[in-house]
Amino acid sequence: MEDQTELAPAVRSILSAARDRAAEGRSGEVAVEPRGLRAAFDRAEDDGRVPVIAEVKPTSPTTEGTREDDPVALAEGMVAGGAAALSVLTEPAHFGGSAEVLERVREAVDVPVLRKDFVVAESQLDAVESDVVLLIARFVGDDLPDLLAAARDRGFQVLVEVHDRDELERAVDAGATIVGVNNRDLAELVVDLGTFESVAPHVPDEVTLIAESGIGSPDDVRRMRAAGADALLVGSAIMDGDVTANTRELVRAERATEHQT
Ligand SMILES: O=C(O)c1ccccc1NCC(=O)[C@H](O)[C@H](O)COP(=O)(O)O
Repeated sequence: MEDQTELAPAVRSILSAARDRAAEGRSGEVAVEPRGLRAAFDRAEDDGRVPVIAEVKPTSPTTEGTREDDPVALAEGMVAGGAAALSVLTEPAHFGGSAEVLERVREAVDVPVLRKDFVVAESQLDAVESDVVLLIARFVGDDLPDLLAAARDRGFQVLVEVHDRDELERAVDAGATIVGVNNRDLAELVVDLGTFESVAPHVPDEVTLIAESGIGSPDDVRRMRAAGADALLVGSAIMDGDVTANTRELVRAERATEHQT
């Protein structure tokens, strides 16, 4: 793992909390029968929706306040708005998430659910079943191949998150087939959509490519799609207000008539 002093204080705190949770240990490995993420994206494309993973994100280090609504109702609203898949934060201390919430959301919807957390040790994989788990290349370092294998052994699909070309190379070398390029720099918590644009051309064609963070408008959606995104992961912009309307606006971004309004 990289030198922690390069990370924003909030991110250092997130990682320290993740290591504490990893040390708590779990009883028994989960065995997941996952809902296919690629198939969900294909279904969205087939009926003219931009594939969007809508994120249930009650709060975060870069958000003011906490959204207290029932996360299951929020998740159902996002699916009603056309989300191809959902992402649910399970990190409790900085994002207001929990494994229990993810379980309830996954029971309530029929789309794939990504578990959004900061996994740094194999034991964390057994906290809860989900269709997809996130591994952040920057945080897992040389453990990426082993964690990828451990997650797949349990049945998970794995989204490997990268922020630059070096991390992309490590992800591809480790055998990642779903890669997310995070526009949020976890050192300074600054968002720049140019990050995706600079990394995307180097992603092999066979990899499912997801643009993450900072996508706030239909223009942003079109920009990320033009740069090669198969799908988009959107949290804050959907959580801010009516989640169904917000999701709908983004998934319809490529419909000709929507451009004119
Ligand atoms: O969102 C944050 O404030 C944050 C801070 C520190 C580490 C990670 C953080 N976010 C994790 C994410 O990956 C985002 O929740 C996700 O990509 C959605 O981003 P956005 O649409 O910008 O809310």
